[in-house]
Amino acid sequence: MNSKLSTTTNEQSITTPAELTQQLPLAANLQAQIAKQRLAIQKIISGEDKRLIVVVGPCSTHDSAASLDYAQRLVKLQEKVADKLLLVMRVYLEKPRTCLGWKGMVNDPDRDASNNLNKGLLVSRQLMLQIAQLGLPLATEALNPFLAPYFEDLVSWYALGARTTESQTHREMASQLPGSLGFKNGTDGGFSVAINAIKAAAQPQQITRINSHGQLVLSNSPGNQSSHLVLRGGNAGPNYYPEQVTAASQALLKAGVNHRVMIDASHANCGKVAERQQEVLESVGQQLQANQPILGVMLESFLVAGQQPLQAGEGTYGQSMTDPCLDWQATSNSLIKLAQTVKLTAQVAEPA
Ligand SMILES: O=C[C@H](O)[C@H](O)COP(=O)(O)O
Ligand SMILES: C=C(OP(=O)(O)O)C(=O)O
Repeated sequence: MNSKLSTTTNEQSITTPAELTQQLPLAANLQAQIAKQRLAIQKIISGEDKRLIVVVGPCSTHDSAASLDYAQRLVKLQEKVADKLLLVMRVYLEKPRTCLGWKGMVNDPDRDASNNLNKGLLVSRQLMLQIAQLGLPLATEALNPFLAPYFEDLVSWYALGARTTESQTHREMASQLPGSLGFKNGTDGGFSVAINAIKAAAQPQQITRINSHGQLVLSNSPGNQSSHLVLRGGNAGPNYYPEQVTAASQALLKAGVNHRVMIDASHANCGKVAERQQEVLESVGQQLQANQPILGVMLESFLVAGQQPLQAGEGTYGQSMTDPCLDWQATSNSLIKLAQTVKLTAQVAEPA
């Protein structure tokens, strides 16, 4: 073993958020659209709007053409279910890894470990702009606080992931993100970390962050109060069953935060068997009929079912290179069915 500590070498300069947004600006009409979409999501989270939020799309984004193809289908589906569901497309540019692995399109757009971050930032922002132009609201996982400023004018809903919900750095970042926040339970299944995160992110605080010119600054965050828990299952198995939803909701209520939850049909709730997401949605539909406190669902879905190995080449068009996904037809069928279970006039029962 080399006993010497290594030193950092080979530094590269990265385009700043200001430079990238100057190159790929957000038009005024899209700014207005995104402001409206953020408000619509906030109203569902607060219960003012009785529709369901559906965060849906590929586990990770790797191919802009296939993502746009998917987005176009989502736009048509949104028209069919507009009175019951608000579809928000997963545009996940970064992947958190359990240990190590491909870290997503923004970090390694060519998927060959060349880690061309400047190219990743460019193609990622280009793709987000194109999807926004189709009229869809965007969801992403806020993972690397240094990268959030490159996309924060575009995102309407953020996930804080199972591997980072407990992190103070991420809670600080969340307190100044402009979209609504979904905090996942931890990978061990425990949701107290997410409850603490919801409370922490809601508070204005002094944080260190990178500004639009790439400088490290100390700033005051406003606090973000539009947030909720996402139940994604854990090491011991799923946590979407009615008694588990009730228990989580009671704990949230006791903590004085939003007691309604989003159910992630994927991850440990489907045991990474993508087709089982349909069973989770069936259960959500039944729970909605029984007035369970559910505000939304998350689904990992792409054009083609399953997953393929990560590769630098094109691979199978429209198939995930990370977690397995539900195919388009099954996604569309399940969401149309789910829409029929949403009760727009339901008084959501508060847990006893
Ligand atoms: O959603 C994707 C994965 O579940 C997450 O990035 C963890 O992946 P890994 O366990 O393969 O590293
Ligand atoms: C990584 C993800 O989820 P989780 O944090 O629940 O593992 C994801 O949704 O891509």
